[in-house]
Amino acid sequence: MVPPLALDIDGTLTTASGRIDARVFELLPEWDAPVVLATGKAFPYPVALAHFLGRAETVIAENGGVVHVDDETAVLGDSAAPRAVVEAFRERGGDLGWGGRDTVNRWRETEVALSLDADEALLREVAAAAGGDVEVVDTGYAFHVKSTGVSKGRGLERVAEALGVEPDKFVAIGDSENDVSTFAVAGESYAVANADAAAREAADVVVEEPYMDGTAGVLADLRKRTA
Ligand SMILES: O=C(O)COP(=O)(O)O
Ligand SMILES: [Mg+2]
Repeated sequence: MVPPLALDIDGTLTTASGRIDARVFELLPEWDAPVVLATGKAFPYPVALAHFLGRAETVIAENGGVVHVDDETAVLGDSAAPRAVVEAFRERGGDLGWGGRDTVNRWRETEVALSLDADEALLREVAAAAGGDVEVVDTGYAFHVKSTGVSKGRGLERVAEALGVEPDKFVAIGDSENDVSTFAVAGESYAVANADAAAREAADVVVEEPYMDGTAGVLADLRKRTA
């Protein structure tokens, strides 16, 4: 039997230019164990991906702020504190950096995401002033202002319990600091070659290939191992 998977999306299932790699649609529909999509993106994104993969909508969105498994959605964490930080950031002249088309936050329930073009120093200053309940996470795709109480890893514990699977049975693959908590919960963890320093440090293995090349290689090895 292949192991259950906890997969990051951006940087892990994508190409260098940010598209979903076509191999995702070959490899994941047939994976004969649970596949959890664990992302910093808002809830509709992984739901749509799971839907179009023909898989159960087992997803961790907003870095653990929203967890959906077995037809139940849990909205976790405190959205008020992240929103207050972003409000203060705006009052000091900060801009989220998405221009007029803020679909990034349109459906976001527990945190706020800012473009990498946003003023990071100001954002971190305002977040630090708000105290310890809020943190800024840099995924390499966006800055996320989130509650410290939620993480992809806690989300994975919740999903594992709902599925009746031990968390350490999962194999996790990811590329950035928002995957570190997943790596700590999963029994085996891989960072793709494009991963940031935090993910590389936390992973059991850093693979040589980047993006979906790296992920496809891990999946092939897992299949071979269990063949
Ligand atoms: O939304 C982001 O910033 C990154 O998303 P990811 O967690 O799927 O890599
Ligand atoms: Mg990622």
